[in-house]
Amino acid sequence: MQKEVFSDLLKQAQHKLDRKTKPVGSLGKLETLAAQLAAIQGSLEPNIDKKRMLIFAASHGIAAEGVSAYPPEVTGQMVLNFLNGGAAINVLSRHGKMNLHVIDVGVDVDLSDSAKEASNFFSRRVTNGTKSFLREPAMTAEECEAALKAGYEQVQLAHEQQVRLLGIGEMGIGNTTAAAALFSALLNIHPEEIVGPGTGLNEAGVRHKALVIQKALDLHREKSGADPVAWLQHVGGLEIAAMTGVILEAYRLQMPVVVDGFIATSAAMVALQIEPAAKQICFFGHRSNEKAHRLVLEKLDANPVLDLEMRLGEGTGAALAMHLLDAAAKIMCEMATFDTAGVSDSEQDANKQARSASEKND
Ligand SMILES: O=C(O)c1ccc[n+]([C@@H]2O[C@H](COP(=O)([O-])O)[C@@H](O)[C@H]2O)c1
Ligand SMILES: Cc1cc2nc[nH]c2cc1C
Repeated sequence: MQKEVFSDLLKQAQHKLDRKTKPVGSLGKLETLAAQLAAIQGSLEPNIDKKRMLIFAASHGIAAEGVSAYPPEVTGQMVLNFLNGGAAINVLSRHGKMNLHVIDVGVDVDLSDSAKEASNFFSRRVTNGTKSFLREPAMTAEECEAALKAGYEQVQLAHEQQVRLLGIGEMGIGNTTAAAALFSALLNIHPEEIVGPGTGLNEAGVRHKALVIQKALDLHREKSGADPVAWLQHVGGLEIAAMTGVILEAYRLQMPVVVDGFIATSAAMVALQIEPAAKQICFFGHRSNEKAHRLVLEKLDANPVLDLEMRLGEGTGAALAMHLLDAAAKIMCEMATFDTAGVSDSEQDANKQARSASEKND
């Protein structure tokens, strides 16, 4: 949406909020969230009744370089856990009354036929995981494009099905290394400042991870330059590309998206470097405990909804933030105004008194 149109909608929404029975601004961030939802939907009665969480899963060649505390097989095992309903995101999605789509964009394992038959599973495997970007590009340009398309497709489907709010999360052992490489390359920050323990590396492991990223950036710098899509292809991940696709397509279709933690934020950063105005439709669900998430959120000028010291991924932070978005939408739609409730608006009264006093003096 044009910048001026969006900021005009924000103003109209804030005006409506200012007429509600509360001191101006007293609902704090909840008001900011409500106004953003209203502006995205172009309605002063935002509706996010139907919500969906999208979990993109993929394997990472870089996981073979000793950059994660867990073995690569966990990626496929967790996909099965998602399909059996036992993971944290299953619990939080049920609790938040949203449905959950699990999209395999590149998991390096043969999933059973019964798993693939689950109605919320989407087999969109581009390739069996990325290559190790310490040695070669993570993806070909075609693979990267196909993964972006898997993201577009989910947004189109959600749009057709009248889903009003999307969350994006991921599963992929090794993907904090891919995300950190992207942040380092595209925000121009030294890998040592960006790397963290991920699933739980010790100090030596974190130092090794930074070194791996430094070497990889040196290898891919010449080909990638300052091009976000080229970096995505060279050091990113299939699920990161798919989440980038979600944000770009959701911007085109004006659908709000709640971004999860460190890895989902790297996808948001790539999308925003491609299309800065896509920030209009992004909510940053939480600040993850992965060390540099604070720094990158600041660099993106993104104000996260929550900080619960979580660092799980899978969309868990986004799912929890959706409760507050629900609350924000309800404030916008259901709360009485000073006029309808017959409550005196002290600021207005004070202004009126000031005006009549100055008129008397004239
Ligand atoms: O979302 C986060 O902030 C986050 C922070 C650390 C780890 N994770 C999850 O852990 C996995 C990646 O960690 P790692 O150590 O294997 O790179 C991946 O499946 C993510 O969902 C997620
Ligand atoms: C068990 C486990 C669950 C996860 N969920 C998201 N990333 C994960 C990483 C591990 C290791």
